[in-house]
Amino acid sequence: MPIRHQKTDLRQKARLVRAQLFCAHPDAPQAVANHALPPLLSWMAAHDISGPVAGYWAKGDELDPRPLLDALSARNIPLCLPVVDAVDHPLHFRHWKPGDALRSARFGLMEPVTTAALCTPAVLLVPMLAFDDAGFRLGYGGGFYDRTLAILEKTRPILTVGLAFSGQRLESVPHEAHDMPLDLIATEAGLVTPARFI
Ligand SMILES: Nc1nc2c(c(=O)[nH]1)N(C=O)[C@@H](CNc1ccc(C(=O)N[C@@H](CCC(=O)O)C(=O)O)cc1)CN2
Ligand SMILES: Nc1ncnc2c1ncn2[C@@H]1O[C@H](COP(=O)(O)OP(=O)(O)OP(=O)(O)O)[C@@H](O)[C@H]1O
Repeated sequence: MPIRHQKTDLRQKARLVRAQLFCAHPDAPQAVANHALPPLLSWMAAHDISGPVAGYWAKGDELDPRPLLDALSARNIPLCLPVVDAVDHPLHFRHWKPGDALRSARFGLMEPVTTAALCTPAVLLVPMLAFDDAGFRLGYGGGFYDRTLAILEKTRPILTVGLAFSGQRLESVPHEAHDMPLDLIATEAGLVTPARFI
């Protein structure tokens, strides 16, 4: 079966699995924040980077990154959220911090208001349907994160941190040439560290 079709099949299954995990693990967002914060801060210190960190505004049963965003904001690390300009385009990012206004956008997403300044993130927190130990990830299929990373990586070091329930792990996620593996995945049960993360 072509990889594109394998992914479509897996997406349907992964949606059901994630919906169950969301109900079963109400404490996961805080646990994920606790696991993700130390390696994220060390990577930033090692690269002499002070931000910004791009979060996301969780939709439905995605792992809610707010406890992690709150912890980063409390350390004065600038934050931003993604903005979808158009299908088949890379994402843009606008500055945002906890408490700032959001606007409803396409796909049922919440985005920063259009007057918020554009920004270029150094760290990307990435939502997902599923992941594997090599860092490959299954998203909704828009290709937004891969397209965005391919551009951001050209000019500066960038850290990608996937946030997920541990039960979203698959033995192997089918991947294509454009799929960019995550550097690190934080789950409520601990970190998954693909071999290349130092
Ligand atoms: N919370 C969140 N924000 C995000 C993403 C994400 O996965 N989650 N993205 C990750 O790339 C980007 C936006 N891409 C997205 C693409 C599709 C859907 C989505 O829910 N699609 C629905 C159809 C919704 C509709 O048509 O109204 C679906 O596939 O069922 C969401 C985000 C940037 N922001
Ligand atoms: N770097 C890129 N440049 C151009 N097109 C790309 C790039 N990366 C992905 N795409 C396009 O996006 C499509 C969907 O990619 P994929 O199935 O990997 O999405 P996904 O990672 O699940 O989605 P998302 O990142 O939005 O959560 C691909 O078939 C491809 O056409």
